[in-house]
Amino acid sequence: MIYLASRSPRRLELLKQIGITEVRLLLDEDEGRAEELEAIRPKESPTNYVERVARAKAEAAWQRLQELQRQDFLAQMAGSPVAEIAATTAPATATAAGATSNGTAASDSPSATPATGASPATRPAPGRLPKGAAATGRNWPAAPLLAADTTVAVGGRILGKPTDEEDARRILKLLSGRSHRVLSSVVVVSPRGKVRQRTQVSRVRFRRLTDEDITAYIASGEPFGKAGAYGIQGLAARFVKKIEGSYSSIMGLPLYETAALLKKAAAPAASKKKTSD
Ligand SMILES: Cc1cn([C@H]2C[C@H](O)[C@@H](COP(=O)(O)OP(=O)(O)OP(=O)(O)O)O2)c(=O)[nH]c1=O
Repeated sequence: MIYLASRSPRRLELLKQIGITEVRLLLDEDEGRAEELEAIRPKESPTNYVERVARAKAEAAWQRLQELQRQDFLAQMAGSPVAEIAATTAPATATAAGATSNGTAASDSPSATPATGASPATRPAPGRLPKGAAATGRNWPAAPLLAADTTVAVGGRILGKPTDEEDARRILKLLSGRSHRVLSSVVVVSPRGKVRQRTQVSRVRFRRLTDEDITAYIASGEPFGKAGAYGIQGLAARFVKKIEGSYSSIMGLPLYETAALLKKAAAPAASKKKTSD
């Protein structure tokens, strides 16, 4: 079982493709917050952008999960002395580490710190759970959490989701007859709070698009909600002359990297010693 911090139906579909069918969605009800964190910062490179956003999605979701698990645990322990101790324990903060990458390079850092042993600023202060007691209840079991972000770039220019038809037209004109990059960054937080991230970069070449192509494509509605205003898995396949990289990554989730990260996050305690998780 994994927690998925994503509204993207493509990501859910892609996870199923690699046999991950037990998926629990962990969504932020405040969509405005997502928009805020997806805003491009001045001088931010496409790689920095996609990695920052993926990490921010994962960290926000992990904090929500921690709180849900804590509440769940308290509800189950209601009335017991354990509940009193746990009630004074602040939720921990996921620690992002080793969160850099380029191309398909892995960015796992063996020095990453589990959230439960975090820095003084994030360490649960007044109380600790008794040894052996997991701060999770039946309803929110311990499981890896996954978040991702996909963006399209032409040179250093980041092309996000189109805001309206005019924006979609502008983006598609930019992509017409040239190559662009699609960057997908995936973040997996282990049940103990260790953050691992990988970023995959693909190159896509579009044929030259006529005004009619663009108008018809926009009318199909497909550009909306997608980075770069297109979906390779849909009608835009007609525009794609060549890809170098990973098809699943262009669609929104690099499956090779995702499978590797999930394997690490689920590694049993014995092998965890070697990887410091
Ligand atoms: C380039 C490309 C992007 N996309 C999609 C994948 C992503 O869903 C979307 C990029 O937006 P994201 O912000 O990465 O994801 P999202 O907003 O859809 O979902 P969430 O933030 O909740 O995880 O673009 C395609 O479906 N096909 C494509 O060919």
